[in-house]
Amino acid sequence: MTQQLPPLLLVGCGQMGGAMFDGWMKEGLAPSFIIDRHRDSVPAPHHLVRSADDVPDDFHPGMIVLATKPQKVDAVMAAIAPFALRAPVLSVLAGRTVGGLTDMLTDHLPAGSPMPVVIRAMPNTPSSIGQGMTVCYAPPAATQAQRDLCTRLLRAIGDVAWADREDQMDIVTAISGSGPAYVYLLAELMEQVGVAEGLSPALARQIARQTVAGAGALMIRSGTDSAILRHNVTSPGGTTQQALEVLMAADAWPATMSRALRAAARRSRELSGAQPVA
Ligand SMILES: NC(=O)c1ccc[n+]([C@@H]2O[C@H](COP(=O)([O-])OP(=O)(O)OC[C@H]3O[C@@H](n4cnc5c(N)ncnc54)[C@H](O)[C@@H]3O)[C@@H](O)[C@H]2O)c1
Ligand code: PRO
Repeated sequence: MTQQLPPLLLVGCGQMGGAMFDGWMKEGLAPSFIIDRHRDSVPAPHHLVRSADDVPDDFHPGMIVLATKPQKVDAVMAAIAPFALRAPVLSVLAGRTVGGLTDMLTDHLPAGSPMPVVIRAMPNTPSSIGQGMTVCYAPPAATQAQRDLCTRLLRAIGDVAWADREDQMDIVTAISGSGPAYVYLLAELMEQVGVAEGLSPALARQIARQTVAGAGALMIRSGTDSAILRHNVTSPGGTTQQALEVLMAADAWPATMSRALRAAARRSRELSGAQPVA
């Protein structure tokens, strides 16, 4: 394994932290500390600990990656605050703002300490196979070198883009952070209809999954606009047109997708902590 990526302090190694960790391990991550309360093990040369108190004082991560639930973040801030004076914090938490997270860290640092640097990223789970999409936002306090390090780390597990403004992270979360779930739902629903219409579960599963995967791969490999790819499938007067007339009715997918994405973005704003969260 070539160690191309700097050591990380990864706080929270569940669905998203674990997906990123899997992707980074495949790309040669330097020995890192993973803090997680529920995970059983991590492969060598990485170290699993239960709390930041178990991380050796002389460990100098290149980056602290924060991947606990937004509602649970308070519990880890005190313990990771000292490390935040050694390395920037890359938060993948939905909603939680740079300002809010910086204030939480600062509350646990001695008066007069330098201001910790927090950068936000919204990744998605295909990161585990190097096919992720991550959008980042850095405040003006972040240096170019810190931004470049984020780009390097995240490019190792997929595509990376930067948002100009922090408030854009809410709709980004709705589209690319949550987006894989919508695509999987599409596959689930196609599979269910196939079974309801008489296909065996195995055949319905095979055709739904490969159709979603193949359509996505063609979109990326061809670089063709999605609308043109859709037109290429749609014979005038044919079967696709019949389905699209149902799906594209103003009160069907256009309205539903708009409502769904706005609901997700609204929840992202709520999770900032500015308003009560469930
Ligand atoms: N799941 C996704 O697709 C996705 C995508 C983008 C961003 N996110 C963000 O990633 C974060 C994690 O989401 P998830 O889906 O991976 O949740 P998860 O519950 O699967 O993972 C959270 C992990 O944090 C660990 N944890 C909880 N409290 C801890 C503590 N005090 N110290 C150490 N570890 C602790 C848990 O054991 C768990 O493994 C969230 O903030 C979410 O908004 C998730
Ligand atoms: N998963 C997280 C959530 O559902 C954030 C984006 C994807 O809140």
